[in-house]
Amino acid sequence: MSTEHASSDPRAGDAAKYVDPEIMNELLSMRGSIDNIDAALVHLLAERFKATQRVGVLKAKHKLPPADPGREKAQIARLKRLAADAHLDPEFAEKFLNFIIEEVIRHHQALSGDADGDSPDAQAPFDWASAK
Ligand SMILES: O=C(O)C(=O)C[C@]1(C(=O)O)C=C[C@@H](O)C=C1
Repeated sequence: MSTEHASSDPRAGDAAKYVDPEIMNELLSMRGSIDNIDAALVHLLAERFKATQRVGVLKAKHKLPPADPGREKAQIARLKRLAADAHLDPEFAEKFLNFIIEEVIRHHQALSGDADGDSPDAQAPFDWASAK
């Protein structure tokens, strides 16, 4: 690929400055796949948070605790088995799930401030802007 192409391609990054054009083409193709996978991850996570938002509303409405350690233990064991089968580091899979669940619990806790869970706010999608 030409240098002028590299500078206009969002996949090129800094590598365009020091990578041979032939290798750059290969790198760009791989980065195209990475971009597609990252987009899929964002959409999957958005769907997961929509589902956990509904769980949070239900928990707040029925005064259930935000966290369920027994459920988490089973999820982590299952995910670690799946990770090992898929040749993904099981410890990484555990850290990743814990990171997500921690955020979900924060959302549940925010919702439980509205204990009856049936105000318009509790039904609305999580307000990321005012959450941090
Ligand atoms: O299943 C639940 O009870 C949830 O609240 C969802 C979830 C999760 O994100 O998977 C989050 C917190 C709980 O401790 C367990 C699981």
